[in-house]
Amino acid sequence: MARGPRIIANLLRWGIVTAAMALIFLIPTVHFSLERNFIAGILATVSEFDAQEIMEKVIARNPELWRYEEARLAGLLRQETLGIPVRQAVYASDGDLVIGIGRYPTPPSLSTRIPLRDAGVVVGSLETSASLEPALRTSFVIASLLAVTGTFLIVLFEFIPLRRLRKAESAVQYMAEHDPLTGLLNRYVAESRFDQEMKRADRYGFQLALILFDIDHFKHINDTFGHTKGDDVLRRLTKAAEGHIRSTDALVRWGGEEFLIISPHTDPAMALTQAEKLRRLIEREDFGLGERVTISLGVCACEPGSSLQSNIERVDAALYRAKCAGRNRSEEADTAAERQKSL
Ligand SMILES: Nc1nc2c(ncn2[C@@H]2O[C@H](COP(=O)(O)OP(=O)(O)OP(=O)(O)O)[C@@H](O)[C@H]2O)c(=O)[nH]1
Repeated sequence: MARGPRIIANLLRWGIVTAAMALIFLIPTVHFSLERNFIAGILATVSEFDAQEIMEKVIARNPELWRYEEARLAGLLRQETLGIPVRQAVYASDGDLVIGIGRYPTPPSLSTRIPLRDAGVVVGSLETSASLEPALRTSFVIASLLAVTGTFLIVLFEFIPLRRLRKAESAVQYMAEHDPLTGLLNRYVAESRFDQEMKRADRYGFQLALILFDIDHFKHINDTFGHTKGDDVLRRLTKAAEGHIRSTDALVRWGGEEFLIISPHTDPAMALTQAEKLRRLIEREDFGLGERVTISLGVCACEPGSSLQSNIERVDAALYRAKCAGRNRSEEADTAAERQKSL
């Protein structure tokens, strides 16, 4: 993802996380302070202190919260309420008047004491406590929603680009290892593939062979039918060769119209047979040109511990001989002994 949108996404995400945290602490506080202000507001409208009048106003506004009526109807005296947890109460200065009782809200709770004044003189106090539970529940619901939104954003801005990056990485790796026209392995991968097969062949004592083949007069095909048709020939030839090789063989586009087969468990006689079969197959294949397409091939058995480079030189020399001998044929590379003799 580009730098700009990533910064915006990060700011957004952290903003949401911070808001969620802040709400957990803020909502209960705001909730309590609203309730306190509501009570204080009612008291401020009373010119002369009258506990009953005040509480009736309070009850009218908030019957759920205030239980004064219950206490009054029950005719409870202060002494009788002493053992009962007091939720809110207004005491006259003589301390005799109980005007409200109720169950204390289950903790955690916040409480406050508001002084009651008569002509500026404090004559009693109103004590109120607010349960944090509803406020906490609200803040947890909001915080959870924000957390879910934050997680969604993380998935959106982090996970999806990461997946795209992985896809892009594997696409780049594929491009680095394959030829774009035919989809075959390219010559850079051939080196490591050859080394692996050579090590295996040395360790388990089997033979490894190379077959290098090249389309005959391919320039003529391009010149006569056009480059696009030439590309089509390369693709069709690839398909035919892929159907011919064994699953353990590796088919590589070695150069323009040159292909290499790395063939494990193959001795020189088998390699020559394999090459001849492929040659005949291509010779019979219809490439839609109205004329035959043929290939020339060189084969070689790789000597133990030898490098790809040295074997390519040998098999290339064999292919060159096949071309010189008239094309559409297979030639075997010289063995080390034969090369020694010719020197
Ligand atoms: N269409 C097409 N042509 C390519 C590609 N790569 C190489 N060539 C062509 O392959 C031709 C190879 O020509 P030469 O090296 O003269 O070989 P040739 O004509 O096949 O002759 P011999 O190999 O001697 O039989 C050239 O014309 C290249 O332009 C490709 O990817 N697509």
